[in-house]
Amino acid sequence: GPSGVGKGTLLEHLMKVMPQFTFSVSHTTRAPRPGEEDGVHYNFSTVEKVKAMISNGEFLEWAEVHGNYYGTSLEGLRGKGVTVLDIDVQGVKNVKRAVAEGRLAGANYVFIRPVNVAVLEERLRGRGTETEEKILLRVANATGELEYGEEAGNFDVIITNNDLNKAKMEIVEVVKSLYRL
Ligand SMILES: Nc1ncnc2c1ncn2[C@@H]1O[C@H](COP(=O)(O)OP(=O)(O)OP(=O)(O)O)[C@@H](O)[C@H]1O
Repeated sequence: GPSGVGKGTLLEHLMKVMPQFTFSVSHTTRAPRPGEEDGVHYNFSTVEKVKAMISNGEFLEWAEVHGNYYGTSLEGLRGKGVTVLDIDVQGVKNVKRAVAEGRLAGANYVFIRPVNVAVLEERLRGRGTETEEKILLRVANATGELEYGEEAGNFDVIITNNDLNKAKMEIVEVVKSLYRL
């Protein structure tokens, strides 16, 4: 889902409830936000290093989003069983390509949507981690992402993150049903 919709919040909850799954720690070139730990929330890296990893084919998927690079390294997934990726629409398209090309066995796709774009903007402001310019860029990108996410057939499941507790319960139920747990 788009930036600010609550992916990080919902996935933190999911990982607590489903300890048998592994959270895939992405590489990123963006600066850590307060409270974010290297190797836990992200592998914080430099543009130079990430570009080198891209040329070496080390990523399952990577994307340049809002001026920063994000990527899932193949090495980070190896031998981990079911891994959970916190990725945006570009990332999803790239994972789908990897599955189509046989570089990944398969994946389930869950889209998190807000009630509307105004709510996203409110949450990004409330989070207090983004400059005004970055908030506006994220909100501008959200419209296209919502169109793709809500189009029939693009995702296995769509969850609306309005009431947070309801959305938390929903994501757990969805995952349980997708993996027959
Ligand atoms: N249902 C909700 N109701 C109100 N606030 C929420 C809800 N879900 C998340 N938030 C808040 O909205 C903000 C954005 O959530 P979060 O950081 O999880 O989004 P994200 O999708 O991971 O964003 P990004 O892709 O930029 O990392 C946070 O401050 C979070 O506490």
